[in-house]
Amino acid sequence: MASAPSITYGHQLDCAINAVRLASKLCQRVQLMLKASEKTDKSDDSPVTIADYGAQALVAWSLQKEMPNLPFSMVAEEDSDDLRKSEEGKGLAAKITALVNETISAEANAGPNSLSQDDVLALIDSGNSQGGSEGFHWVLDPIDGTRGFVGMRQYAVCLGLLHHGKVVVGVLGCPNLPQKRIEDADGVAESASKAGTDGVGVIFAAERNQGAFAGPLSGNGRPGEQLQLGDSQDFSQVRFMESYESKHSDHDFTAMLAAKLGVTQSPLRLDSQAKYGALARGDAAINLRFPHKSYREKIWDHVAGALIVEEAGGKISDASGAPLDFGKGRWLDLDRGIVSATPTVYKALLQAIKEVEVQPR
Ligand SMILES: Nc1ncnc2c1ncn2[C@@H]1O[C@H](COP(=O)(O)O)[C@@H](OP(=O)(O)O)[C@H]1O
Ligand SMILES: [Mg+2]
Repeated sequence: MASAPSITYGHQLDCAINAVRLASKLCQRVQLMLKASEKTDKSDDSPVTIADYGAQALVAWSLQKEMPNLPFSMVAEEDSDDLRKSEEGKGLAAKITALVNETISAEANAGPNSLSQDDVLALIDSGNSQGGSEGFHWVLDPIDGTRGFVGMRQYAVCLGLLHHGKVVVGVLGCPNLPQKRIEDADGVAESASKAGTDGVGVIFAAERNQGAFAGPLSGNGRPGEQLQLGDSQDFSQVRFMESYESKHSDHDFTAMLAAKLGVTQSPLRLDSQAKYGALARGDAAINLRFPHKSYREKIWDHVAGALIVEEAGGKISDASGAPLDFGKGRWLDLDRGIVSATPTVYKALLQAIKEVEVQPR
């Protein structure tokens, strides 16, 4: 008896790559303006807000344009409520609309002013799906690492596709990440300052059972370098990654865990899911995320990166080893934190977590 053909998601992968590239262009435009501006007021979050909403609108526009006949469901971080309420919000909405139209006309061969303000607000709100374990749902974080965006560090446009609760496509656009493997924290900081130049800007893309790939963000089509993780067991050579922001992950706890494992190198601290891409291409062997107790993780912060790690041969789970269940809606239920690593290191990591957790924190 012939076996049923396995489903592939190649078309959705191509559409996701195009959408992420387009939204990344918008983010880069805003970051270049931010860099060039005289204003040094770091407390002014409006540039990142504009880029965040604009990127969400563009991803929704691009996906629906390329797949007009498929039902569209998207779980995304932003909604337009704040852009409709106040005069300030409406002013931002006008700026977002202008930016979206400029990006479309510069990058996607469409006429200027092709979208009205109402169109853009509706596109933003098309990300209001609750997701779930049935059918197809796109999952988007338009700018993951908003603090990194403002601080001219790392950020990522993160788009995944769920089918019956499983991630089947994952794409990360990382405009400030060096295309060469990261040697040290200084190197990665320097690359962020050279965004938009040769050698900076990476796209990661994966389709379930078809591998994970990386390539220049500025290119066209699918990225070409297949990622296959090595599996060193020599912990003196192993480096771990974690959030740049200590509010997002407990740096004291991860330091304790690293010491337990015999890791001697200092951690690489990066914003956003760029960490998952960096893990998949071998820049570090471990990515640790232990949020403080009351925090509930959102699926858009992990969906795309999780598939890229797995398709490169890595492991990802919560701190007890349970798989991440992305089919339960907009949030993740977790035991303590999220760990990802190369396979052998991952086993040792879960064991070390068991051992350190019995001691008082
Ligand atoms: N107190 C907290 N603990 C853990 N994660 C948090 C947090 N506050 C915000 N976050 C999440 O951490 C993400 C950034 O992760 P990282 O530290 O790896 O860069 C944020 O994504 P956004 O920047 O999209 O809001 C946000 O969803
Ligand atoms: Mg995020």
